Amino acid sequence: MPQAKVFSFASTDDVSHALDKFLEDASRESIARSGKFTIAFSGGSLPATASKYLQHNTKIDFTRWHVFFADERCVKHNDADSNFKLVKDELLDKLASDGKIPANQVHSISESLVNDSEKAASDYQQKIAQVFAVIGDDNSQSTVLPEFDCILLGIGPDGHTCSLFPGFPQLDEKVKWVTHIDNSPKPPPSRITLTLPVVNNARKVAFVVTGAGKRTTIRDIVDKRDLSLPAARVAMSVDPVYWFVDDAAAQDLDVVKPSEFKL
Ligand SMILES: O=C1O[C@H](COP(=O)(O)O)[C@@H](O)[C@H](O)[C@H]1O
Repeated sequence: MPQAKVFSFASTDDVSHALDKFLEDASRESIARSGKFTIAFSGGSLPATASKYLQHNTKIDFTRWHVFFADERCVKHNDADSNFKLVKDELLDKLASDGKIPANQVHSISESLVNDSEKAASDYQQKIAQVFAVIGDDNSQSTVLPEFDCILLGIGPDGHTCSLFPGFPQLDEKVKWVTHIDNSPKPPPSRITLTLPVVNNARKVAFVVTGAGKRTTIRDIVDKRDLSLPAARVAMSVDPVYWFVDDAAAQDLDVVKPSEFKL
């Protein structure tokens, strides 16, 4: 299993720069290969960090992007807790009008189902299936485990990632691509989340974490590989798992310094 690759930068601003370059390369590569770029965003602090330079990047063909959410809170789209709202406010609405991501390529939770997280999760799985459907020679349609081009993840101080929390059964889900939780230890309680089989099947996964508050957690994930921490269970078979962190968060870790930043 490839090791984690930790890129550490002096400031959050430098993290945003590096992430912009990472996404530009990943997007170009995927569009050349398949005509589209499928990306899942997490919520929390990540969208603002990711968007800072990305929103101005004119080398990226955003019209080919399909945006999903690594996890989502079961709330309406305009709720302050909505990860969709966060990504919309931080990125989607800020893109130049001639380079916007078409609305039908932004795959958000169905608002009509936010009071039933289980239904919302299976509905979201269907939405993913429609984009990743494989069309056979005989025009038949089948779906295999989706392979996102890129999934951007955050972590909580408890080591959670997506809405996969330590000690919760969602962590062991092997069949569903999207599952639900109604007793999240972090509010709001009802959420839907990608499962580990989907996260670990992505072409690229990048964690984006800044601040000294998560330093010990990162060390326990990256160095100690403490598998009780959900983020430590993210592991790719070919690529390393990338970490874009600031120096405050990376203290004590074996990191790739900015001068050696190469993907
Ligand atoms: O609840 C959530 O928390 C995590 C971490 O958020 P952060 O604000 O500490 O960066 C986030 O990755 C996840 O998407 C979100 O729903």
